[in-house]
Amino acid sequence: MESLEIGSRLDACLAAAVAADAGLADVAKVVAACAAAAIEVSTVIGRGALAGDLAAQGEQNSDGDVQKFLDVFAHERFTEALRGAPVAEVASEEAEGVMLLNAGAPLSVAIDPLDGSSNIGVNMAVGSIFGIRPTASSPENPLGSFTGPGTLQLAAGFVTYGPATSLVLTLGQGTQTFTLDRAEGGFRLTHPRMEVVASAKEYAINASNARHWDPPVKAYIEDCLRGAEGPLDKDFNMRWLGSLVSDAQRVLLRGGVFLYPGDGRKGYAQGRLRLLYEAAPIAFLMEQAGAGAIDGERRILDICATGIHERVPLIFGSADEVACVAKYYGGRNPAAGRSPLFGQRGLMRS
Ligand SMILES: O=P(O)(O)OC[C@H]1O[C@](O)(COP(=O)(O)O)[C@@H](O)[C@@H]1O
Ligand SMILES: [Mg+2]
Ligand SMILES: [Mg+2]
Repeated sequence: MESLEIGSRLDACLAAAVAADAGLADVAKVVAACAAAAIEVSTVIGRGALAGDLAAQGEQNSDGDVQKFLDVFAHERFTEALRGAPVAEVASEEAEGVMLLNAGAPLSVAIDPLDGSSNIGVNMAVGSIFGIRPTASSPENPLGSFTGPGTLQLAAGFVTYGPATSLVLTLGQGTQTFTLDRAEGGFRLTHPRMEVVASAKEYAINASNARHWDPPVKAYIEDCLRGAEGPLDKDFNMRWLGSLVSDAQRVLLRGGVFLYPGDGRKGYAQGRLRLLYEAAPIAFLMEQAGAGAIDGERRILDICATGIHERVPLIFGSADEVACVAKYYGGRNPAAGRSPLFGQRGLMRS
């Protein structure tokens, strides 16, 4: 796909990928189904309040979050589109158990149909995330399609419904971005080869949880806040959009690091983000763009889920910045040897 011209239609790009590797034929159909569902969701989001109360509250989902109208609408559009593709099973944030679609189909999909739910109804960016895996369940192992490591993913993508609607995609050969041409109702290639800069000066974290963070995260953010006067030797900017896909989109385009660590709040020992349909697809896209994704100590793509809604601490972004955070987790941070500064009572230190 990297060799395709900017402006090429998504279907032409998928056809070219299949021509180069016939093994991608089913994957391409699933990506096309996700793209079709995303266009339907984008149309509704684009109408805003004219489409009704998109934030209207309904039932609780598997994670205890109250579902909003748009969460349910997106879940229905995506699962309906996937029913028409070679998909056997779907693990969705908005369904308690694995959904069985087409028995015997070769592929299975983990989806977060609507990411960034707190942004619904306030005209801010939200998204959808998907990871495509080979079907591997059996009567003895009913979750088998989803319990392998993220390295088994054949493709992954996320859609951002922002000022523009874009689809960031990997089929395992680099990361590309397509932008929705609203006039013709289809995606076109706009970024054939995403490359995340190795080093940057921007971090994203929900700082309202600072008092609950573990020592490595406290130490890292404290050193970011010290800026050029601290051990990291540079001034940082901070951004937090409340929507993983939007933060990921920014990191892909201009670098930086995103952190949703585990913390001391009840139920947050593994953070907030889900391994199968948030962390693993984002990690695949990041790695394919030269960036990194870890849980602090382990590469996200090596982690196996034991349940479909399992959470995982997630740190991703520019390779050097992720490596730097890993040093804090390993006790090898730049300040560790400089006890007078590191030992000071700091902004984040109690
Ligand atoms: O409200 P918090 O704790 O800052 O969490 C924000 C994070 O939660 C999420 O909204 C979780 O995703 P969902 O909206 O799909 O549940 C992420 O998009 C975002 O990064
Ligand atoms: Mg989400
Ligand atoms: Mg969601």
